[in-house]
Amino acid sequence: MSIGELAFIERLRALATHPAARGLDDDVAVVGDLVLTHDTIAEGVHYLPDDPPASVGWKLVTVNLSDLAAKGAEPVAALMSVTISGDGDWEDRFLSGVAAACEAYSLPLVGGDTIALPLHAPRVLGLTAIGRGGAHIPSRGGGSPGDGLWLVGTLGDAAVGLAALLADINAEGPMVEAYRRPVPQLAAGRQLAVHASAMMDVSDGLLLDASRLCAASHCGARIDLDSLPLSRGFIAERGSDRKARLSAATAGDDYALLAALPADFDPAVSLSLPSGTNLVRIGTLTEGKELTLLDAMGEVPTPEQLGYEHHT
Ligand SMILES: Nc1ncnc2c1ncn2[C@@H]1O[C@H](COP(=O)(O)OP(=O)(O)O)[C@@H](O)[C@H]1O
Ligand SMILES: Cc1ncc(C[n+]2csc(CCOP(=O)(O)OP(=O)(O)O)c2C)c(N)n1
Ligand SMILES: [Mg+2]
Repeated sequence: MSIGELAFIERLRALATHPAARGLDDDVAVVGDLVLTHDTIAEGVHYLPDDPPASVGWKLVTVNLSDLAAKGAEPVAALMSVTISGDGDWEDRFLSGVAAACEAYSLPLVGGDTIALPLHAPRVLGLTAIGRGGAHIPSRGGGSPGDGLWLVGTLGDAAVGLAALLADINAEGPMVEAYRRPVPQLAAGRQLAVHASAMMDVSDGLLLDASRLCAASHCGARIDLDSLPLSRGFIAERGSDRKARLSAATAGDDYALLAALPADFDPAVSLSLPSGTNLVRIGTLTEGKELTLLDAMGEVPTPEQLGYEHHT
């Protein structure tokens, strides 16, 4: 988030005083048992103009489903907002990606809005995802010192994929797929939400998002860099030394889940997550408000930039 965005959201807080808004401190709004979220993606900002249009449609749906996953909510319905700027073939292929993601995650598209922009204007695409929460819809703010910090997914893959595409527009492979086609962790989120004292998705970079969970929970955290889940593809590209781990921890576009769980609860033992789910403990919530990083060599200076920041 940029300074401008932060200042604007500060002003919005004066408007969004209804309890459903959760103080604008959460990933979602909660109206009764309905969980509501809206995220926008823009050409050149969240995806590349040359990305396959179907992958842009997939990304629009799944970045929003990732917010539902972080609250343990079941997808119920979606409303979509689309700008069209004179390329019907692009739009057809975009819609096929939207349809594929809606089908994959049982999210019926039930409405939205379309506006025409001048020819070739950069597209801005929005989606409201509505979900149904379970008995406990975790916020970012319920964590306490001693809770274990757990992560579902891997870190840094999408950033490696984006870097590959910026170097070579024809790059392909699993890292490029991670950038273009995020996978929302809905099944893991549903199971973790029952037990989580706090949960959120990691879209801006682990350290930045963890610092938000900590601030909302009035805690600090200790994170063990050596425990961070790195994929084989990430390690092949960047290695797994301290520098590589710090880059994975601050990259963004991961759409992983970050959960605070009671100290004595081990989800790897107590839950039956879908096979292939990558779940690891990465640290602990602490008293105070410091974010402390460690690895086998000792304490690691916290980087100045904790995650992805927009520049306006
Ligand atoms: N234009 C807006 N109108 C109302 N609420 C907004 C608007 N933009 C952002 N928010 C709210 O501000 C908070 C922070 O938004 P954002 O930075 O986009 O968070 P996230 O990373 O969860 O998408 C969220 O609660 C979001 O719902
Ligand atoms: C072309 C391109 N450049 C840079 C990025 C990296 N990036 C853009 S936005 C973002 C973070 C998430 O976006 P934001 O608008 O902050 O979403 P929100 O926090 O509202 O979910 C990241 C890592 C990207 N995905 N694509
Ligand atoms: Mg947002």
